[in-house]
Amino acid sequence: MALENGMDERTTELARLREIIDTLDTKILLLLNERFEIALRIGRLKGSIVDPVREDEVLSHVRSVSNELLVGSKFAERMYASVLQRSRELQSGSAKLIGFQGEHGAYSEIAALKFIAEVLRERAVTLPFRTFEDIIDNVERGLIDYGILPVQNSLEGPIPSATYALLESDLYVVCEIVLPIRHCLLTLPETDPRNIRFVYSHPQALAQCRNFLKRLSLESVEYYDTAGAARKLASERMSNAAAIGSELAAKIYGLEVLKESIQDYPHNRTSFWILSKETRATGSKCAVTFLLEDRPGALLGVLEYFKSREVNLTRIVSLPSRSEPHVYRFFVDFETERVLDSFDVFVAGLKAKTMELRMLGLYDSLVVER
Ligand SMILES: O=C(O)C(=O)C[C@]1(C(=O)O)C=C[C@@H](O)C=C1
Repeated sequence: MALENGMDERTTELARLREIIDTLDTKILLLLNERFEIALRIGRLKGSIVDPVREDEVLSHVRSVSNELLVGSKFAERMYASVLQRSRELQSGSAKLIGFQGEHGAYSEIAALKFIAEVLRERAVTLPFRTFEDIIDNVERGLIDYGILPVQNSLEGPIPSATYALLESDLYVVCEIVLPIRHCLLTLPETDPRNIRFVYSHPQALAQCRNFLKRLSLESVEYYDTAGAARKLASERMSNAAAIGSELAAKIYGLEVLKESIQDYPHNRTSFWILSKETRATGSKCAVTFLLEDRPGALLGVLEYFKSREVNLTRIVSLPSRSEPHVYRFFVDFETERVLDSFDVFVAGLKAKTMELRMLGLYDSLVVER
């Protein structure tokens, strides 16, 4: 009996330690991934790829920080020789780089992956950035090829910070991705659902699942990012908590999807814009922005102009101009089908009815079903 108990204890301990190893391997690979992302960005900054002097520095650094008793300097050097080789391979490849805001597993990244698979159809890598402005700055400087920004959510409306960031840039909209937002309740694989008390996520995701959380008496904890909440849950092994995030975040951080599609409104969609330095010559939709004179009927005149040419508006949003008080800037998206043959004439006519008209871009829209 005592022997059997001893075996049980050993088996339990073995399983526990192996679980820790799995978690550590996930962390190591995520960190390696991050290192390769930085190497890709460095690749765009410098001319020739191989830098033997820097490689010597890297190798001597890893030798000096490796614990001689465990990792050992020889092992560290061998391992990093492979890492450097992979860095060089990636840098000399021709993959396009697409910046998104947030952490891996963010809905923006899912939209970017749809763009790659269904529109771009070539090798491309998604890179995380902290802010919309960082993305725009990197596209403008040619350090990445595209950026993706959320512009509108079907439940919450326009996302002004992204719109202003685009307005202050020299970039163009080249594609729209409309993505269904399916929030999932994510937990550690070992979590007993009965022990969950707290749910971490971005305030907007928590708000979109309010009724679900209330029904189960779960306490919301706000976090800056949905994917970041998933990563926190995984790295801190929080067994009394869950996160709201995407299925992709579950896959990346080794979490389990306890329940899918937990948002209160099933038709939650976000539209994302893909931005580029190059404008497209054609597209089924067009985005423009303009100011209007402060007089009665100014907006009506513009709407009548669209109506008279049977041009369908797909979005009209007004936001404070920011440069002057009480002045509003309009953001209008329209279908180009009716005016494609005389597009420049149509835009010139619109320009005459507005002030400071700016073309934000011609684009096609990809509506993702699942
Ligand atoms: O630091 C650089 O210049 C890089 O390109 C990065 C890196 C690396 O992965 O550390 C990759 C290839 C170079 O030969 C040297 C270093």
